[in-house]
Amino acid sequence: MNIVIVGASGYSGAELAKLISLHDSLNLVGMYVSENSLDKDKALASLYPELNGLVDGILSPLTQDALNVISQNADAVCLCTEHSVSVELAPKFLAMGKKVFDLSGGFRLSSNEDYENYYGFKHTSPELLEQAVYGLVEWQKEQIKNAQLVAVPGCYPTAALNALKPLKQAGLLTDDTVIINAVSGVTGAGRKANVATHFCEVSLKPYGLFNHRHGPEIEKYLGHKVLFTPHLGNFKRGILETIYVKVKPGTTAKQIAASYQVLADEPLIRLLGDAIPSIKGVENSPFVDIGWQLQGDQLIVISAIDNLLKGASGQALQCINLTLGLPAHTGFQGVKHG
Ligand SMILES: NC(=O)C1=CN([C@@H]2O[C@H](COP(=O)(O)OP(=O)(O)OC[C@H]3O[C@@H](n4cnc5c(N)ncnc54)[C@H](OP(=O)(O)O)[C@@H]3O)[C@@H](O)[C@H]2O)C=CC1
Ligand SMILES: CC(=O)N[C@@H](CCC(=O)OP(=O)(O)O)C(=O)O
Repeated sequence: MNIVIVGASGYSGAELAKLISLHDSLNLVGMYVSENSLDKDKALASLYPELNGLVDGILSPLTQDALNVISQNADAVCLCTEHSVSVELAPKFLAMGKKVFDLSGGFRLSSNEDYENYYGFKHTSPELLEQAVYGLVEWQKEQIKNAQLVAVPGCYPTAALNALKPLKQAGLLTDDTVIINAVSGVTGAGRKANVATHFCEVSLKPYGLFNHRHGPEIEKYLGHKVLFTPHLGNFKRGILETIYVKVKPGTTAKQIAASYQVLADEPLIRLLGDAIPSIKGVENSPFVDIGWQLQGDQLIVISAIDNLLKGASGQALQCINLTLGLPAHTGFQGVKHG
């Protein structure tokens, strides 16, 4: 499959360029940035020296000529761009007959109203919201296989949904709101300079109280009320979520463990039981680590991922693999078959 990355100079784009370059069945045929980008015509490895010898390409401006080239040489386009940019670009590539894997939140929610409320813009292609398939790999394999437009899930929702869907599916949750406290490393905010993510300014701190866009995303794909509070932590990559769940009275530890068995054969999910996941355990790796402890009817679930791998580029690669008929974990170094 010939693949193009738009937004290749960003954190998720560069990570995806590396994964695609190392993959036996994928050719990276183009890496693009905006037309007037300060990084146009630079080698990606000049921005990320760790990619020297791994990714050779140059970052090209996304001009009309570039769109013509893409229409000729690509089978699929990965959009590692900001939400509103993805919403503008996806219809163009779909009209060319390309498969589109969008890492932004531009196609994850249901209606224009959601976009006005949580993203602050009017959706210009609301008809695509129904067509888009949510790329939560472990739960949507069949749908992803044939999708033309995949909405790759958000980083925080990936950690939360894999931790909570087994419990929901087993009918163990009460109607109480599930409380999710999450901490992310600073790469989660992207590469662009910003005072809030400046080295001297970052300090462990919550943000987005009651209105972060990942709250409705988690609720939509869990089918349950949540209260989601993200925090920015002073580390580079990784997400750790501590999730407070009221389970039905009388629920046993054995029932909780049994519910997680639905994920037991998934190569990128590691069920830790009563051991506690950490950022250190997942950074630079494509895994989701899930641990839990029960006391009475109060369950605490901890979920950890690398935001740029399972939370973005790694999950995008899993989706690409599925559309090629390959096992979802193909191309991740050192991951054993399930
Ligand atoms: N970082 C993370 O952990 C995660 C990010 N995401 C989502 O993935 C997307 C990318 O995130 P991230 O990698 O962090 O973002 P970055 O800010 O690091 O990178 C954005 C990229 O898009 C390029 N770009 C901006 N405008 C345009 C345009 N009009 N046309 C083409 N390229 C453009 C930028 O280059 P330039 O400005 O020089 O043109 C840059 O290459 C976002 O939607 C983000 O919300 C999802 C999950 C996790
Ligand atoms: C630390 C930080 O700022 N994180 C980002 C979320 C990561 C992300 O890019 O979210 P999407 O998956 O929805 O694109 C934020 O809270 O906006």
